[in-house]
Amino acid sequence: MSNQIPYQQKVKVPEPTLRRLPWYLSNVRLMKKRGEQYVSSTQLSKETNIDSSQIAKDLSYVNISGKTRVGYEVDALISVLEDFLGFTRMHKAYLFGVGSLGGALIRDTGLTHFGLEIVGGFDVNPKLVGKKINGIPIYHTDDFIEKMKDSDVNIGVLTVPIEIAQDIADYMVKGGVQAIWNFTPFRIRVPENIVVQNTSLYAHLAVMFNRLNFNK
Ligand SMILES: NC(=O)c1ccc[n+]([C@@H]2O[C@H](COP(=O)([O-])OP(=O)(O)OC[C@H]3O[C@@H](n4cnc5c(N)ncnc54)[C@H](O)[C@@H]3O)[C@@H](O)[C@H]2O)c1
Repeated sequence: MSNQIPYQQKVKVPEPTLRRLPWYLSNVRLMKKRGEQYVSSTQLSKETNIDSSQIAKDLSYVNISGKTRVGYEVDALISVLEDFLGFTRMHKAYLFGVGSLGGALIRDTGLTHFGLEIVGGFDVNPKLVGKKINGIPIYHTDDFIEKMKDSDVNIGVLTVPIEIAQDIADYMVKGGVQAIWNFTPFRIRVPENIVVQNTSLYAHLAVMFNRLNFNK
């Protein structure tokens, strides 16, 4: 039933729930590895340290029902979560800025387990252009618009120096990307219909340092 509207598009799921669901998925996958067949929200609560009523509420957005006492069937929960989160459909992306961070993201095979496949990188460094990293080709930035014409890529990953973040974001949009995963600290401005996800490892680091000092 390929023309059916995915469940997640019918209900606007709160962002915190969307951030917790992949976490549940990783833990349920771990339980499967341990050979468990059923998982309850109480068990998941122990693994994730999230309140079991919160877990039950989060899972109520997902089209699955648990059995009294035993909980959710592990295999079913994994496949429903993967499907709901869009991890079963591979989303293709181009990455701009194959430097220290961009290169690491291109090398990260784990992204495909979460539905993201980086199919090409763009850079201006002659030492990189024309090379491949883990089989993924690196093109010159100037070739992007042409490459977009015969591709099914709709996501751009932004790992360029902060000074050119906005220019490259504009360029990605011009080429036709519909979503930008922005790792630069620059708050890029895009047209309303473009999805932007800002991600910073350092923001989490600041929280850790602050809590560390607090515990002293
Ligand atoms: N969100 C995070 O947690 C996080 C972590 C590390 C870095 N960053 C950010 O990511 C960005 C990259 O950081 P880095 O340490 O990898 O820097 P880097 O200097 O190692 O890499 C930047 C790359 O961009 C390339 N580049 C320059 N102009 C370009 C263009 N016009 N088109 C395409 N590529 C171009 C460079 O050649 C280089 O390969 C910075 O904005 C940095 O602040 C964010």
